[in-house]
Amino acid sequence: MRRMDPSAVEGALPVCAPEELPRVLGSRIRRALRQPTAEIVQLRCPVAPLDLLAWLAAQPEPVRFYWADRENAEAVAALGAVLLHEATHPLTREALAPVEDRLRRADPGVRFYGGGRFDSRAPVAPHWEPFGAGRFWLPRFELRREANRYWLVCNLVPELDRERVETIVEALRALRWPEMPLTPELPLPLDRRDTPDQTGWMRNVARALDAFRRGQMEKVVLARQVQYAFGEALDGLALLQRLQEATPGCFHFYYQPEPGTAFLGASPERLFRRADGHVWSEAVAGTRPRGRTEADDARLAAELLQSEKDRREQYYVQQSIVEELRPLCEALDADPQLSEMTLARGRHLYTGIRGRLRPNVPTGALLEALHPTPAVGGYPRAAAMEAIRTWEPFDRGWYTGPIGWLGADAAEFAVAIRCGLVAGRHLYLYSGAGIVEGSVPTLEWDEIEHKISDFVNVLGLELRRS
Ligand SMILES: C=C(O[C@@H]1C=C(C(=O)O)C=C[C@H]1O)C(=O)O
Ligand SMILES: [Mg+2]
Repeated sequence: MRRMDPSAVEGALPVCAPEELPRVLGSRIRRALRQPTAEIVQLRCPVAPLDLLAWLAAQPEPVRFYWADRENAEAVAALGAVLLHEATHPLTREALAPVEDRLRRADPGVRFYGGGRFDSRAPVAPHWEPFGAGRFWLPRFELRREANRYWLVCNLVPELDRERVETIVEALRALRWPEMPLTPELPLPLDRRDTPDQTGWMRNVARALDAFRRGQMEKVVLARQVQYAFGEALDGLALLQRLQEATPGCFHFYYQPEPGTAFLGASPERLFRRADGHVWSEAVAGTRPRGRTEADDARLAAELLQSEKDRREQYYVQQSIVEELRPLCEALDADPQLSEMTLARGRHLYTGIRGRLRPNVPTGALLEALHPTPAVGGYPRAAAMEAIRTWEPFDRGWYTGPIGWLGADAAEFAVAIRCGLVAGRHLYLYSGAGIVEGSVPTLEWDEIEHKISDFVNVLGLELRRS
């Protein structure tokens, strides 16, 4: 049993035991729906600490979402979708306006979770169909960890839920409260397929270098898909659990729109966070591995910080974020010095950017301005998008899209990189590399190989590679 002692939690709240929840929360649900006070009502009940992923895995509900922020200060496991907002061009101010209108009239603390495709104009591969172009939804139940406190959250939409009170209480009764964390066993893959293969990759990088010479573009992020086939269905939550243990300091996310299909990842990169009238973003680009020894690690850090080619990759990102945010901010500044972001197995160049937002800037406007940054698209944006659409021989789906949540006056989105799509017996891994003048095709191939290596390691895949 790995339940923590609730009394160890600072300022311990009286928690509600699982068997008490249907009665305690059930009567609050009935009362709230008799006299709705907001367009979306949120009820919360403190519960004893437990493992969020194990909780999510134990539920009968097939629509599942998980999010843990980079500091691991808060995490949420969410079930179902009471409201679902789907958009064909999901990442604009207009597309998100209906969601933001509802949030303004909702109880404080209400969040919509969601994300979208990298490119809503690109053709959709069958394995990405269950995800849609972009969607934001209000879950029925959420298990939230905030600091060291755990809450069961129930969201109600009185206009819809008044007619189905007993169904909601029944769903509450059906929640399971596992006492053990997950102990994942992952199968080994039988087969690996690369799209593009090495020849196709060399051709794409050569095309990019040629476009730079012709002055059509300055940076493009080209990606690859690595598809693994297994002898049995892969358990996405088990995979995420292992990945999360191996990748501290990352955003962890999981979205399962239907049984057997899940998009998950461990991204180091924040698209933006907003809170208290401010916005925080960052330029992350340029890559080296961590060293095996301290001296080796210091050498790689210095090499990255001094690399003109990697600095160029990163500079486009920084410039473009500053340019895009400026009209939305009263004050804006970027770190004066380039620094590095160190991860368990890799490192990137990093510049923090923060601004004080003008009044009434909606979160949709921030998404529209920032996505896609040249960390995943390129510079100039339109030319890079066109190149990616034409040259990449696979569908990126939600890879390199934004993923996260928004509330009435706060939001956080990660850039969905270092991620994979589980579809039955298949796992599709995605990763890309910023191509600029000076890029060497084989080194960029290797850089992507390194970026997928967290997945490769947790799956023990390298044992089977031919
Ligand atoms: C595009 C990805 O990562 C981006 C590309 C990087 C690079 O080329 O050096 C580094 C970090 C990210 O900005 C990815 O991981 O798929
Ligand atoms: Mg790079």
